[in-house]
Amino acid sequence: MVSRPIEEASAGTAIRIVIENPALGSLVVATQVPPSALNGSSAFLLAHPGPPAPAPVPAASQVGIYQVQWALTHVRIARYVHRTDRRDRLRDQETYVPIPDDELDSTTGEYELSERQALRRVPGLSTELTDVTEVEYRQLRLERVVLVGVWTEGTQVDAENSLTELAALAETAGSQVLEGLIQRRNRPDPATYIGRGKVDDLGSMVLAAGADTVICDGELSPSQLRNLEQRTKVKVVDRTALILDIFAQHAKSKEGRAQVELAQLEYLLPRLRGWGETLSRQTGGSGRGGGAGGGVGVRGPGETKLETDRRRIRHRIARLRREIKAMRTVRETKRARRTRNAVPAVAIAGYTNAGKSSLLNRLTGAGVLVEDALFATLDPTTRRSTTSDGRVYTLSDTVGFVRHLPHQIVEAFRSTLEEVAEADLVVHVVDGAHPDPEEQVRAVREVLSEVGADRLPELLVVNKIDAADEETLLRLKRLWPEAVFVSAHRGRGIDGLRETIERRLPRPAVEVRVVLPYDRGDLVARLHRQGEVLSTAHLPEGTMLHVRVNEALAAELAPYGDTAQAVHTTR
Ligand SMILES: Nc1nc2c(ncn2[C@@H]2O[C@H](COP(=O)(O)OP(=O)(O)OP(=O)(O)O)[C@@H](O)[C@H]2O)c(=O)[nH]1
Ligand SMILES: [Mg+2]
Repeated sequence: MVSRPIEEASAGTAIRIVIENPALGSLVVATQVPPSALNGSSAFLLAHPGPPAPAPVPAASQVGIYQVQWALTHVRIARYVHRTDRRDRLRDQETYVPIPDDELDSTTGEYELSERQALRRVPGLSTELTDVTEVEYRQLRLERVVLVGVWTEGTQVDAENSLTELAALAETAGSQVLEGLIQRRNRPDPATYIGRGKVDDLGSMVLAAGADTVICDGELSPSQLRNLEQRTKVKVVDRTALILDIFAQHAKSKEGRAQVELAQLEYLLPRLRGWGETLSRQTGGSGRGGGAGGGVGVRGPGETKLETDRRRIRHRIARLRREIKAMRTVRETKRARRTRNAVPAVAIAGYTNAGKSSLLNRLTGAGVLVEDALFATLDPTTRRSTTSDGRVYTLSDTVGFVRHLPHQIVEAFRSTLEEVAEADLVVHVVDGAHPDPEEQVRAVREVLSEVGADRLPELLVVNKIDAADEETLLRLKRLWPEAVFVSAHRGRGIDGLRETIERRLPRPAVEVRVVLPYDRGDLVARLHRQGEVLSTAHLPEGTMLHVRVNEALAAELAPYGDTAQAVHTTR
């Protein structure tokens, strides 16, 4: 087979089309030139080897005749390849299916039939997906990436911080960042995110850097992603997909994994694009215009398959929701027990990488994973701690927040995040060494309010004071006079923090004076654990205690004292 411009082809010339989509791999279609493709069309025919299909691609048999027609007349992805070396490489490929010209019946009357017969299944390129998730997650194997941001508001420093964070996210996901590009615009271009004219610059940058992926600093529409992929010829992902990918890599517990999968599927569903979708929709368009495509052709097997995939994903989403709900019940039971025992709960929340886990380790010796990576912690860890006077309370580490946390994540992790909302005190950790701690605080409070945790008492803790510069610290002290300044690394300020937490813990509601006989040592111990002991004295008949306790405990103590005198106070 020879590659030549389509103008030189006559109807029935055997051709092989390789349609490439960087996201999906390449698709090889063997066919013959339909007459419609020759009517003044300036499209070029391509024969482009492409990479050895990285992901399963649709089988040629799934591509209907009209779709091939469309490919011939509209192929912009096509490039005429005339370099012999390329052709040779093509020939060496296993997937190469040469179709000798004489094998085809070129009688025009038989055209459609023979064309249909000429659609061959290409060995080794089957796409019968065994599990839709395999392909569709497209486990982002990001390696060499170029970052792109559109700067719409704020200062240049803000824009740069944002891209720096994107770089940190990309590195956490395991990729190597080669270049970053920011474009100043009033708003992202609806078709290509960055300005249309800039796409070519981006393309050259990608080529020059040898990148295989472009990551955009925002959430892009499916068509923006597709347009960029087609023009840059590399995989294009957005910030949301990147964060989802990190979550997927880091989730350990069953619940965490289920939540991440749910978030990924929610993200994926509207973006599901198969060849079926792209091609059949496009055919539909040309069908209306020229009457070429009929209903049957438009609804090719590709589209049906896409529908099947969608249905399967919807089912899976429903199942995950049920599972997550069940797991949540278990956690709720535990929490209910804590509430019954009136154990105050402290939630450590904050921006990702602020040092929440380090702080939990410092405060309780918990031994939680600390990593200089974003979203190191996804599964909440709860540890017991005691106040200096022996009262028990819990401290929980939580998933970190980030600016524009994808809403799919917030939704999926709602049950985990809501646990924060159930806390009695939120210890909000801020990274004092970050270029913009105020912005971090703002972003965290935004997520907290989304899960209804913004009304809780909050204790701001500025961490990493060992690494922060004096000027920033002074500014933050002025801004947040109530905040506690610490270094989880060096242990500086930790005792002060512990005291402040104790002071801010809810105080049991009822104040009572009781005299407990000496054989009720157990009750005395419990009062120390669960109540707040204000004073004790040893009388001949027993231990006299002046304590604050919760209602339940106060009821138990009724026989030992005059609870009629109990003073109810609010927290
Ligand atoms: N210089 C300095 N670095 C710190 C301090 N506390 C934590 N770090 C570092 O900050 C990074 C993040 O710490 P983590 O405790 O994992 O932070 P995290 O908030 O739990 O992060 P995620 O779980 O990823 O959201 C690690 O590299 C820590 O070593 C500190 O007081 N000073
Ligand atoms: Mg952590």
